[in-house]
Amino acid sequence: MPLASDVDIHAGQRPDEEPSLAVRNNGGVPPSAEPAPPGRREALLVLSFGGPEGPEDVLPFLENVTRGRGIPRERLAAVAEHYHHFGGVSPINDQNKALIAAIEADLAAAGVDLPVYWGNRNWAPYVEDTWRQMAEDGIEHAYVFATSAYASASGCRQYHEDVARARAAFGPGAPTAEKLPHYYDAPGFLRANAEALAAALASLPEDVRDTARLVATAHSIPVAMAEVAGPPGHAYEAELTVAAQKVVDATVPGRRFDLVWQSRSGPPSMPWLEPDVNDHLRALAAAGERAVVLFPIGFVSDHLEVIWDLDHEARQTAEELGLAFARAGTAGTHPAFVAAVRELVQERRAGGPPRLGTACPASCCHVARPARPTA
Ligand SMILES: CC1=C(CCC(=O)O)c2cc3nc(cc4[nH]c(cc5[nH]c(cc1n2)c(C)c5CCC(=O)O)c(CCC(=O)O)c4C)C(CCC(=O)O)=C3C
Ligand SMILES: [Fe+2]
Repeated sequence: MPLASDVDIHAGQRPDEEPSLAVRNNGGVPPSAEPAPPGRREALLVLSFGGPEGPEDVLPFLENVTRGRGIPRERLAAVAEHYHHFGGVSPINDQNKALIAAIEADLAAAGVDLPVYWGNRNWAPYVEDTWRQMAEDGIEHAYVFATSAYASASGCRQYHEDVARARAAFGPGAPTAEKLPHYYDAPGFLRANAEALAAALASLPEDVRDTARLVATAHSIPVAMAEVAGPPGHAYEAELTVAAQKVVDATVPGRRFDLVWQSRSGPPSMPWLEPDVNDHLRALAAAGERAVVLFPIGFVSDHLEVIWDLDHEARQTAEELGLAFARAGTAGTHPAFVAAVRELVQERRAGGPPRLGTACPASCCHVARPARPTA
């Protein structure tokens, strides 16, 4: 089966050329502003990153993720160790299964007849296989819920490319699809995060609860990737700022927060978004702060980058600095978040102008890739 990065829908393009809008949007089918045609057989596809299921999966998984991306070998070896620390098993697959079970229960309770499928970019079940399964089951159209709420090449554009690749792999007659819009501002997503932040604050010793510094985190990305995120550029940072602000407003109105970055990769020579969360903790301690609450607003589940980079590394940094530390949970399977997924589908089914993430201009989230080595 073709691996994620074996097929490049932009192959043969000059770097200054934009892919066509049709290819950018949902694998060649521009999203419609009309209501869903009655009688069309539809499904919901949960499209995610994927993760290894055992020690022998770790290296092939990392190769799928990083092929052609210029990630230094030392970084790959370090990340492999993070996975091996958990027996080579990423928590992300079980988290996606739990999310799907919760979505199925919510749809059933709401009387919405919509089968739910699961596919990944970097590990089984690969999205290409899911497409074949959907076609065999007679599905004509899929709403694609990506497990990323934000703009960026990694969190939005690559999911469009996954859809395009899967449709192309199946060939003529493949189910059509539309990716659901960015959902960083969906009330159910915000409420799940606000409740998690409140619980984390409540877990701190009483004497530091009111003064603890609130620190929102998200995956760092290359500065060049951030510059072209969303049609105006810098939409990743902008959407994260909106989401973090709304979560704080709903929990402890008026309290200040900082947005910082975690899980930096890439060669040291390439600029990525800063400051790193660990450096930020050092700066806070140096300024006399006594407690921090981290809330990973950039992620939708407590996957490896959350439990390693925050619960292990950042917690250790805080301990060394004498900072009281709490980490808020992610949206996970919070009922409000699960209901938000259904509402995103219902909004698209009703028709109306597609929002960002469903329809993206060609210039959106473009990322220059290093040239493929030629044999
Ligand atoms: C913005 C963003 C999100 C959030 C949006 C979204 O969810 O999509 C995200 C999520 C995730 N990232 C994940 C894992 C990895 N990301 C890597 C590498 C990279 N991430 C990047 C960005 C992001 N990543 C980037 C710019 C790179 C450099 C390579 C490239 O330009 O593409 C690498 C390679 C090693 C390394 O370099 O760290 C791994 C293993 C997992 C699974 C965790 C698990 O297994 O539980 C998840 C959910
Ligand atoms: Fe990543």
